[in-house]
Amino acid sequence: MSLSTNKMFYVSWEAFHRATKELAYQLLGQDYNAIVAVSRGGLVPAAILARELNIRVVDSICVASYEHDKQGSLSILKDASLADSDKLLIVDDLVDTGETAKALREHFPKACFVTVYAKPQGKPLVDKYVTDIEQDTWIQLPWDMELAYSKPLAEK
Ligand SMILES: O=P(O)(O)OC[C@H]1O[C@H](OP(=O)(O)OP(=O)(O)O)[C@H](O)[C@@H]1O
Ligand SMILES: Nc1nc2[nH]cnc2c(=O)[nH]1
Ligand SMILES: [Mg+2]
Repeated sequence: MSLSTNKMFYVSWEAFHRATKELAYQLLGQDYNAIVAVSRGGLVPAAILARELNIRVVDSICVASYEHDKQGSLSILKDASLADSDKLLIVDDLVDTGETAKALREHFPKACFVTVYAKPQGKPLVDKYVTDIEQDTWIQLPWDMELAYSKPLAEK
């Protein structure tokens, strides 16, 4: 999905925090002891999950995707130092086409892969997520937005 769509789903900081806490509730009591955040989008939910689940070992994997490549290839710029394990949570903000999730699942086959938002194409690749978003909708995340003046309806 590219930003060329005009269907938008705007997410405030509060809404993102609330949805990520809902994800934490779903994971509570499941004995995960470490988190790998998928940078950059996964860094914010990873911090919230680490706090809520009292997980103190937090690592990152830094990736970049190349959209001009029709295979949707993913390059690992920096790997995590934590080994794959069934007690490891891999955290990203969202899954869209599923290309990022597919590559990460191959990289961490035993770990649990979670996101806050999921679109239909990527959904089968995620172990847990909170909110369904339509495939043709662009999710505008709070760190990509700023407050702005809005004209009164009568003046529009
Ligand atoms: O399911 P996919 O189609 O692979 O898309 C999902 C990925 O896209 C976004 O990251 P992006 O590559 O935009 O980079 P960023 O996290 O550094 O902002 C998002 O954070 C996911 O990691
Ligand atoms: N912010 C944002 N990044 C994405 N990367 C892939 N899909 C999306 C999306 O819907 N929103
Ligand atoms: Mg990302």
